[in-house]
Formats: sequence, structure tokens, C-alpha cells
Amino acid sequence: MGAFAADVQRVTVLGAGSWGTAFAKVLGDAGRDVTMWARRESVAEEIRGQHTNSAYLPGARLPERVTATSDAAAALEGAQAVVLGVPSQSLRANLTGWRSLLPREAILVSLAKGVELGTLKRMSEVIAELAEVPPEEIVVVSGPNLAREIAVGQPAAAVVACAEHDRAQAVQRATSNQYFRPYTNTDVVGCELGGACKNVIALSCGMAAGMGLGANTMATLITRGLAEMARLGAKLGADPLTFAGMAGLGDLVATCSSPLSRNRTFGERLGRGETLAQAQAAAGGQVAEGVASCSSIRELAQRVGADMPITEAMHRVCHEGLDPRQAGAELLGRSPKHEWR
Ligand SMILES: NC(=O)C1=CN([C@@H]2O[C@H](COP(=O)(O)OP(=O)(O)OC[C@H]3O[C@@H](n4cnc5c(N)ncnc54)[C@H](OP(=O)(O)O)[C@@H]3O)[C@@H](O)[C@H]2O)C=CC1
Ligand SMILES: O=C(CO)COP(=O)(O)O
Repeated sequence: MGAFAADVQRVTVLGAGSWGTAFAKVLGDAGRDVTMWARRESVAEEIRGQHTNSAYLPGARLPERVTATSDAAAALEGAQAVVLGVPSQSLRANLTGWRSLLPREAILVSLAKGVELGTLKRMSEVIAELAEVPPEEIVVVSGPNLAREIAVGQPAAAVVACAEHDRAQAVQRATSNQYFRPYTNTDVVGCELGGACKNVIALSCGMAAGMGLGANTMATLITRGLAEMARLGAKLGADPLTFAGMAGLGDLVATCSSPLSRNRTFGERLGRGETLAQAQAAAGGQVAEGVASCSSIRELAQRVGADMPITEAMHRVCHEGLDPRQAGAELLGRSPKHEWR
């Protein structure tokens, strides 16, 4: 029997946005007792009193066993697992405030899909650094999990990754329910890179859609996006198979094709000719992780010598003012090459 054979019953979810809230519902529907931390007391009050989070997940109802507070210390008391559900670029600042409150034995779970600007760290690396625990102990959840679909109980699968397999299994048990099927994996690097990179590829697919382009272009971007994330993964020690799984191809297909994706929608606006500021304003404060991650992933790729032309193009469109049409022309104008070499 592994160290985590006993069930995790009390879970804290830090972050009450789209995915933090939908994930709390997944846990509640799996029979766990969940306390959420919301940055705004009004959101916590609505979750406590009405079991809804109407700003983020209209139409969804949370189980009775999910409650919320805006007091992080109260939320974290007695937690057996702590789920980090805030955006990637704010994780360090948030965790700096929470680190002294984390129960020592709690399993730490990351939901965030991004690479930190500046440090170029994956989210599990940021968590391990601030919580002062070995990186092998951090659990990552990733996969094709558009929050609004999960929140109304539409069936989906995910991957729960941790180098220590019994920790992944404990989180797998805590999140398995009638509509959510988590698989385990020990390749944390691959799962995190898949989740972060697909947001950048979703931006490119949205951009293509905004320019009126069709299925062939989408399939090309998804397939070549998969090739470039796998190249980065190979340089960083990921298992190539991971990219064919939930956190790679699975999440690419969902995010690149769904109008519910914030990254795809953001790209679509750029493709229609809106500026970065206009697209940001239209997002209404909700995070499109690919906008920051295209820069951090590009830098990581340069550091390890991985060729990532779509990511490079997205960085130049988002942050250097390159016209999306010109980006497309430049991608097509690259010198001919073999599909894999
Ligand atoms: N949405 C989805 O379908 C999925 C998202 N993810 C990933 O989960 C992570 C969280 O995303 P998601 O829940 O969708 O994000 P949202 O933008 O929907 O919500 C972010 C949440 O974090 C809070 N927050 C705390 N500190 C900050 C800060 N400094 N800046 C911004 N927000 C802050 C927000 O509070 P407030 O409400 O007060 O702004 C809000 O509760 C991301 O990395 C995302 O890629 C993964 C799978 C699915
Ligand atoms: O990660 C997601 C689906 O798996 C959510 O994607 P968006 O952040 O683009 O909405």
C-alpha cells in the first residue's frame, strides 16, 4: 500500500474563477468536502449562500459540500489537499502570501497552464520553490477540460500527473465521478508543457478563424503545434507519448476548436484586426494564458534549442505588433523541410 492509500477527504481550492470553481464541483461530486478561496468576498458569499458563481459559470450549480471564504487561512485549515487554481503569472505572488498557511502534509495540486515569465519555470517548479517541498511531490492536473462544459456535467477525461505515482492516484480517486475520468501519469514535464503550449496554438487557431480560414488551416496548426511542443518536450526530458495523450493532443483539439476557449477567442479577435488592448478588454478580466506564455515558451525554446515557429509567430503578433496575415505568410514561406527531421 502506498503512503496515500487513505482517501483525501478535505480539499481546499485556491482560486474561484472558471476552472477553480468547476474543479471544486468535480471534487464535490466525487464526495469530497471542499472549501474554496475567492479573492472577492462577494464571490465567496454567492458560492456559500447560493451555490453558484454566476460571473464565471452561469447556469452551473455547485454541490452542497462546496463552500467558500475570502479568508485564505480559514480556507486552508485542515486541508489534506490544496488545489492551486489562480492564473500562472499570478501564482508566485499569491503563493508568497499563502506559503506559511499550507498544512505541512497536504498534497499540492496545480491547475495552472503556463510558464512563468522571467524565471521560465513550469508551475510545479514555482510551487515546489515557494512551498519548499521536492518537485517530485507536486501533482498536476491537465487535459481537455473547458470549465463551462465540466461545470454542467458533460463527460470528459483528464490526466493527473506526479512523479510519485501514489500521490497521483490519491488525487485520481478524489476527482473520479460519473462525468470526470482522470488517468494518472508520472510525466509531469510533458503534461505541464502540453497544457502551456496548447494555449499558444489555440491563439493561432483563433487568429486563423478570425481571418476566415477553414478546417485545413486549423488541422495544420494543431498538427504542427503538436510537433513543436513535442520538440520542446524532447529537449526537456518529457515522455513523447504524453503529447499523444490528454494533456497534449486531447487539450489541443478541445481548446483549438471550441468557441468556449478564452485563448482561441482572444486569437480570433486579433485575427479580425483588433489590437491586443481591445482583445484584453473584451476578455473581461478572464485569463488567456497563451498571451504571456507565447513569450516565456519562446524563450525556453531558444534556451534549449527547440524550433517553435508558431510560438515565435504568436509572440511577434502579440508583443511586437506583427500583422497576423504577415505572420501566416512568414510561416508558409519558411524553407521546405522533412515532416519530422
Ligand atoms: N477555464 C478553463 O476552462 C481552464 C483553465 N485552466 C487553467 O486554470 C488556471 C486558472 O484559470 P481560470 O480559473 O480559468 O481563470 P479565471 O480568469 O477564470 O479566474 C482566475 C481566478 O484567480 C483569481 N486571482 C487571484 N489572483 C489573481 C491575479 N493576481 N490575477 C488574476 N486573477 C487572480 C481570480 O480572482 P477574481 O475573480 O477576483 O479576478 C479568479 O478567481 C489557468 O492557468 C488556466 O489556464 C485549466 C483548465 C481549464
Ligand atoms: O485549458 C483549457 C481547456 O482545457 C481552457 O482553455 P482556455 O483558457 O483557452 O479557455
